[in-house]
Amino acid sequence: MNLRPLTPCAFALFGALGDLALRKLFPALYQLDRAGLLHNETRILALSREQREEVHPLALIDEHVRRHTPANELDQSVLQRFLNRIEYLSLNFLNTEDYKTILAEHIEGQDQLIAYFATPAALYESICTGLAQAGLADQTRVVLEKPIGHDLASSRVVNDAVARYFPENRIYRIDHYLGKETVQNLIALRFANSLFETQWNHNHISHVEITVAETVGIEGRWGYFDQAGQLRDMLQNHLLQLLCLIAMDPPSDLTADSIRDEKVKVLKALAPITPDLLPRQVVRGQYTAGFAEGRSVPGYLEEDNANRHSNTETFVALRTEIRNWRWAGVPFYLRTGKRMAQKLSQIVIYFKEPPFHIFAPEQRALISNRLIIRLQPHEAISLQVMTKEQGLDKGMQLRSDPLQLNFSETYKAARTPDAYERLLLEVMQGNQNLFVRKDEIEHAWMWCDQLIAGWKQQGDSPRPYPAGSWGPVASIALITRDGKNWYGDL
Ligand SMILES: NC(=O)C1=CN([C@@H]2O[C@H](COP(=O)(O)OP(=O)(O)OC[C@H]3O[C@@H](n4cnc5c(N)ncnc54)[C@H](OP(=O)(O)O)[C@@H]3O)[C@@H](O)[C@H]2O)C=CC1
Ligand SMILES: O=C1O[C@H](COP(=O)(O)O)[C@@H](O)[C@H](O)[C@H]1O
Repeated sequence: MNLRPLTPCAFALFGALGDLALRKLFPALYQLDRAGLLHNETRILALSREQREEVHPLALIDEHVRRHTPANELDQSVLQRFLNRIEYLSLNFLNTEDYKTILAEHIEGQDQLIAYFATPAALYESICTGLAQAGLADQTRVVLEKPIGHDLASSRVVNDAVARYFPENRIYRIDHYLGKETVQNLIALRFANSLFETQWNHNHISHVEITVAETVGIEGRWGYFDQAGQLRDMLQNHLLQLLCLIAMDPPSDLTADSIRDEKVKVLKALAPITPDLLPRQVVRGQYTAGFAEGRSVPGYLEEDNANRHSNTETFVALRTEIRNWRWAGVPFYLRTGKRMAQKLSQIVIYFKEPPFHIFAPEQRALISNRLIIRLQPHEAISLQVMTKEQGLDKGMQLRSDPLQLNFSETYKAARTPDAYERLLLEVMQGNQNLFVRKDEIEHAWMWCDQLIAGWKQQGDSPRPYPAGSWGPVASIALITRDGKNWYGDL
């Protein structure tokens, strides 16, 4: 593994007893410890509002690490070593004057502080102020969770507040999709294989499809989700990041800014979807009661604490284009939804048909190569190629066969690290490649804001779709109108 030597740090986790910290961050830190990637002197400061009487915070962290770690990866001695690193501190993040007394003394002697904000973004400014007042800002890298704001204006408020204390090269904005192994693989696939790169443009590619389908609903997060909706929760960040990695030009090197510069160019070139284009190019949906993973589930409006009249979308599908030399005229179809038929994150690149047909007319509909990149689950890359049916009776009868690379088969012995493990490691190493720069966030919001404004202007209501389906029928029409189908839905 290509890892820099470990350096010790103090890792301050703000919001340490929240859902994200307990379910994802502590288990990820445990895995880094198990892999020998935490320096002996690295300390973890678990910060939360109050001392809970019922369960000691360390017992809670212990319980969650055990619950979210596969049994064969639980090593009692590592777990004990990991827990020994953790110190729980009770702090109200809004009381900025308390940081000096409560936090500063626990960081003494450490050159490097990593401050992870696993809290609502409304608290980021207070936390930054508190760190600065305690004299800790100069030695700190800050990690910001999504969402950063709910539109361009509010994201600027958050980003500007953080920027008052920290330079951009010490701000790590999380998009956990960038930490997924298969998402990082997009860079290798595209730029380490000249085979693909020479074909990667409008001359050879007919269209691109990006699907991120979830089977989960809103998992008790009504308060957050109903204010956000699927466009803000998933498309503004994860899907647009995938689109950027697929569509960007080759960066001149692998440094964070070279990669981010190329991603920003894609975001800037996204064709605006103005209100007049909304009816043809965008479909919003909201799930009704149905089935998910073999059990019956309530509709969005019947979820706990639901407002029965909510217009928030749990599904969005859209067609867009990238206005540049490489992608002129190539449609990109994006869709994402909750409570869909299957958990599936997948990118499909459709190559054009050969320029001249020598095969029988009835065979021609078959002829087009597809590159299918399955991000999760069952990570795989498959290139559909045309072959001849075997047999004397077959003549020149064509069929489509996969050249398949199945990652779980290929790397049988290796475990796939969770995205947060990779991202935490990168922060500790001071590498910003897998984090989102301020201007990326802003261009993504700018593009999404006009969609949201258009919906508002037109009083658009989401279309119902039953839980366990592939979304509203209109999302199928969105792509069939162009003579295409969503891959694998039929
Ligand atoms: N949960 C998830 O799966 C995901 C979360 N995120 C983002 O991560 C962040 C955290 O989310 P999540 O863990 O779900 O949220 P939670 O509400 O579960 O956790 C937030 C934590 O912050 C604490 N907190 C809030 N206000 C204060 C304060 N003034 N002083 C001290 N502690 C405070 C809360 O304490 P208390 O319980 O006492 O209020 C709680 O422990 C959010 O920005 C979210 O958008 C992003 C992607 C996925
Ligand atoms: O950021 C988020 O992502 C999850 C989906 O993540 P995945 O790694 O399970 O694909 C989504 O459920 C959640 O609503 C959203 O906030």
